Amino acid sequence: MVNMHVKERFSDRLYEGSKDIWEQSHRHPFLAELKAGTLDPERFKYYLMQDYVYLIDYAKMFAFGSIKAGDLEMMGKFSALCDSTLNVEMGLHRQYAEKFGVTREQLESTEPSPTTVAYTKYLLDVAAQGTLAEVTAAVLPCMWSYREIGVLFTQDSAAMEHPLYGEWIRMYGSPEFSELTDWCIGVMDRLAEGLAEPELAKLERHFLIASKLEYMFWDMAYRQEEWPV
Ligand SMILES: Cc1ncc(C[n+]2csc(CCO)c2C)c(N)n1
Repeated sequence: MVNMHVKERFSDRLYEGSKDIWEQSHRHPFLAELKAGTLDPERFKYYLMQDYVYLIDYAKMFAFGSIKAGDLEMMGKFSALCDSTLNVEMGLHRQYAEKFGVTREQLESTEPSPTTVAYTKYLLDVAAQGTLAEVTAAVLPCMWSYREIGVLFTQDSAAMEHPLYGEWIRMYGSPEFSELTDWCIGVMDRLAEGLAEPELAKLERHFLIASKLEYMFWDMAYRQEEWPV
């Protein structure tokens, strides 16, 4: 018999290492209630406002990816991701904010909560100091975990048609968004090829920390976290 050795992709290793944390996010009351359509709109509004300021820094993260890209295709894709964050994703947040009576100025001047600061500053530190592989490992949980949520939630037609949360669910469950995520996973695998174990472990650490911060972001929104002093 031919020895069929199936090579494990680095992204499989990343996924395995963070699966538990992602599952805990899916079970978190914020997401469970969002899916059931029972989430208090005030909690969602808080999430949108924090997410808006989060996404400003997140878009910068893609801009750093573009700067660090080794070829024009990669450079173009990271700029496309930056554009889609600023215009598609943040565009939906602006629409939602209007429904909640929140102006664009209010959105942009939202004071980041402790958890938002922790997440965005962690990302930007990786962006400033890390390699392109590190930038990719740090941004990947954000895209990939939202794709999982989108795909999971769009299987529930009531959730997808919900008057308040349906649009949010349809965006993250869309094929376009899924393609972007697949592209990012592919980039991670390509960039990890040939790297020595200590480098791979460093990438895995970024992925794990970003996954934990994703969990913390849901929890922060549910609690409507404030600065203690
Ligand atoms: C805390 C937080 N984490 C992840 C996302 C999702 N997200 C951010 S950028 C991007 C890719 C292209 O826009 C995606 C899917 C979010 N909105 N907020």
